[in-house]
Amino acid sequence: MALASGVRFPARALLRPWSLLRDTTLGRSEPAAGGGGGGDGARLFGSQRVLVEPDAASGVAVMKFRNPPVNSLSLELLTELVISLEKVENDKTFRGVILTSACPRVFSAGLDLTELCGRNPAHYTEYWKAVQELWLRTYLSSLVLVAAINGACPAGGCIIALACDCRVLADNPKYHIGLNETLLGITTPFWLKDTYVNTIGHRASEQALQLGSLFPPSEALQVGLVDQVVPEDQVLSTALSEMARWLAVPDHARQLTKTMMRKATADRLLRQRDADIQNFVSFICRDSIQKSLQVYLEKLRQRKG
Ligand SMILES: CCC/C=C/C(=O)SCCNC(=O)CCNC(=O)[C@H](O)C(C)(C)COP(=O)([O-])OP(=O)([O-])OC[C@H]1O[C@@H](n2cnc3c(N)ncnc32)[C@H](O)[C@@H]1OP(=O)([O-])[O-]
Repeated sequence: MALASGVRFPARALLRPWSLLRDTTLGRSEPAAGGGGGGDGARLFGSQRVLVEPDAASGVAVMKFRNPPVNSLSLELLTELVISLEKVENDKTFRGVILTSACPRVFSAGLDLTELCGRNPAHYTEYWKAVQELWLRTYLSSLVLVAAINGACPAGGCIIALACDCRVLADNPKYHIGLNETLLGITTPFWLKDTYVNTIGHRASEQALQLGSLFPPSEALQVGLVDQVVPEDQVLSTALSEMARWLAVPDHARQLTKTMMRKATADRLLRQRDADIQNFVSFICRDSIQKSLQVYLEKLRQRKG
């Protein structure tokens, strides 16, 4: 399937992309988890790893990642996220999406390191295309996207949050956010660097990217990486209030303005997607990089418990 941004998607998702979704009809299926009342807001659809709670009345869908234990961005999760976003985007009932986690304490642990270690170039190519696709799909979305960050948000988690229009982070000192790639011995691609610069400025990005800084909530707010820090139990309600503020603006004017602000950054990647993939694949295939990633993954495993 060639998606809006021109990328071909993994063959296994392409055969029947909608088969990844349990219920492709809005407003059908099971009742909402947590009981939140009747009406359209209580209907769910989604896929194995992405739960979507649409509220047709308000035009907002809450999209929850559920890839336990830490919502690492496996190829499957990336694919399901893109498909779910596309589905909501194509349904004119919706004007906004809140992205959040269904896994306790973690928004997303970022790229799935098992996808980056010990695989072959064809796999890395497919995987990186999916990473690019998710970023393009979120960054260029005509919907209002609000990140309700209810857990740790390193690396790829931060990438998703950065692509949103607004970020609300839970006030828990353990919930760090940032691009820590250098600590794994890898580098951030130029288009994510650009997004960082667009969000927190050049000097702060230069420092944070080189140091692989992960910011606790108060510092993330101070540097402008998030827009609000609120008590954990208020993350979703605050995200909904933020959403209402953004949706109060006429869509066409807001969308044109968003495009005007983001197009140059996205175009830089769109112009050189293949080169970016080749770059990534040759980088990740290096013995030294594979070794660093394996050491990092092993440390993560040992840290456990
Ligand atoms: C190229 C440039 C762009 C982007 C790059 C990236 O995103 S690179 C990504 C950079 N990301 C990071 O640097 C974040 C690394 N992760 C963390 O810092 C922490 O896991 C946490 C703070 C997210 C959650 O803490 P917590 O105490 O709640 O959880 P826990 O730590 O006990 O882990 C539970 C299980 O999950 C496993 N696992 C964890 N992460 C990953 C992963 N990304 N992948 C795969 N697996 C992962 C972990 O090994 C363990 O597995 P086990 O032993 O059960 O088989």
